[in-house]
Amino acid sequence: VSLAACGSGDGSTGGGSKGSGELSGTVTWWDTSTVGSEDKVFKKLAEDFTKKHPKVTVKYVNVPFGDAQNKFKNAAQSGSGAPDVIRSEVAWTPDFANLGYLAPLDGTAALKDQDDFLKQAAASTKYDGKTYAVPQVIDSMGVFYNKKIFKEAGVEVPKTIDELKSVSAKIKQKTGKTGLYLRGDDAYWFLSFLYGEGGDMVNAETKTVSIDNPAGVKAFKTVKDLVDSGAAKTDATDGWNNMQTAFKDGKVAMMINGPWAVADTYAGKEFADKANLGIAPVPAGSAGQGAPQGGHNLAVYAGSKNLDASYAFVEYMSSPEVQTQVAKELSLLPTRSSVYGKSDVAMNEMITFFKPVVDKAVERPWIPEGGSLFAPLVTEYTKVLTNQTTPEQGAKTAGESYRKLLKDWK
Ligand SMILES: C[C@H]1O[C@H](O[C@H]2[C@H](O)[C@@H](O)[C@@H](O[C@H]3[C@H](O)[C@@H](O)[C@@H](O[C@H]4[C@H](O)[C@@H](O)[C@@H](O)O[C@@H]4CO)O[C@@H]3CO)O[C@@H]2CO)[C@H](O)[C@H](O)[C@@H]1N[C@H]1C[C@@H](CO)[C@H](O)[C@@H](O)[C@@H]1O
Repeated sequence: VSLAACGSGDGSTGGGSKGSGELSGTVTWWDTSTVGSEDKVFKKLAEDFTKKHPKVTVKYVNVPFGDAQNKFKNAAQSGSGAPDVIRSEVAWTPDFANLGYLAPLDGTAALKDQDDFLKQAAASTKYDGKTYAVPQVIDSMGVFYNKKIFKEAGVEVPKTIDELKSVSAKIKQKTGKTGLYLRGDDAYWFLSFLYGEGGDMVNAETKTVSIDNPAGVKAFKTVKDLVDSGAAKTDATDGWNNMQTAFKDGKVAMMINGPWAVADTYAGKEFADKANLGIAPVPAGSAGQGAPQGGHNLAVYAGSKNLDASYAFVEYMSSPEVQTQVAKELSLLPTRSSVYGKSDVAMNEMITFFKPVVDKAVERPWIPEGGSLFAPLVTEYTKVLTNQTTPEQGAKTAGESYRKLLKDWK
């Protein structure tokens, strides 16, 4: 019986293993992690896969987060240039799965100890009764603050929007610095204020658009007031760099951000002493408190010529050992419950802070259109923050865009 006849039966041809158990060929992985702080750790881990499977070559390719989703869709659609494995953001996964671009993983070597995955992390990997990815990291948002500035101003961490304003006023008065950097070019930074007013973008249960209801209008008013009152500063463009620079240089006392910002933030002069970085829940609004759930999965391209090695790669990259290493080196949150018990992880202050935050993070609807809700929202969010439209009009326009996108939703 020739080896080919023992093929893994998944129709993989060329380059892949021939079911002889010994994996071989190339696995190209598109990683979207941040260059300069996260990428080197993921690249090293990916290449270490070859230690376990000497005949497999991992081709690590870093693709910027903002480009990867459409780049993958274009490559998958044209049938050329798509990677074997993609780091698929939680909202991209149902989109890719719906388009048929991902290999279902049920019954393959990609899925090991599925019960060990946090339920809320696994949720975004499920679509139409099948599993299309493996959860890699889960995240949410909190208030990062500069303890030195807080001490100098004699203030405590704000728990509510009102306290955020009074604390920022005191920081300004005592130190001349602005309290909060509020990212203005990414609507993800609007969500905790939306949840704080008891609002949300949509209600997927009742198929209702809710961004333009009174809670949505109130949330737009809240963020506008933070900027108009001087409690927060913002930019209409280049928000990530402006936010990180302002906070790392000690120009602002607080920013709202997530675990993916920790490694880069520690590189800032203000946080050479890591103990100077404080972390706290996002402030509560008038009707509640909450931060969004985000994160990334690892998915296998349906057209991969090397499915067996890709399944094994995905399982390895989401294994307890690799997740422990990533948590230790980058303070990113594991998606496996068992990893939180490891001493390296349990001692990490950022992880012990974010785990309960992630446990109660507001889950978003894992529908194909979920990710597409951000582009129309950010247009209005930025315009409200820069006085180019009113909270009422911004909410209304966002709602209209959503109803065009979500046919037959109320
Ligand atoms: C607009 C986008 O809206 C949504 O994205 C939401 C997202 O759904 C939210 O969850 C949230 O993501 C968190 C994320 O969970 C959190 O982990 C972190 O990620 C870190 C990594 O941790 C870090 O390692 C590194 O990678 O860097 C990552 C990023 O920092 O922070 C993210 C928030 O930044 O917020 C996103 C919105 O930003 C859509 O999904 C699209 O992405 C859409 N962009 C498309 C737009 C197309 C043209 O219109 C263009 O042609 C297309 O190519 C673009 O894709």
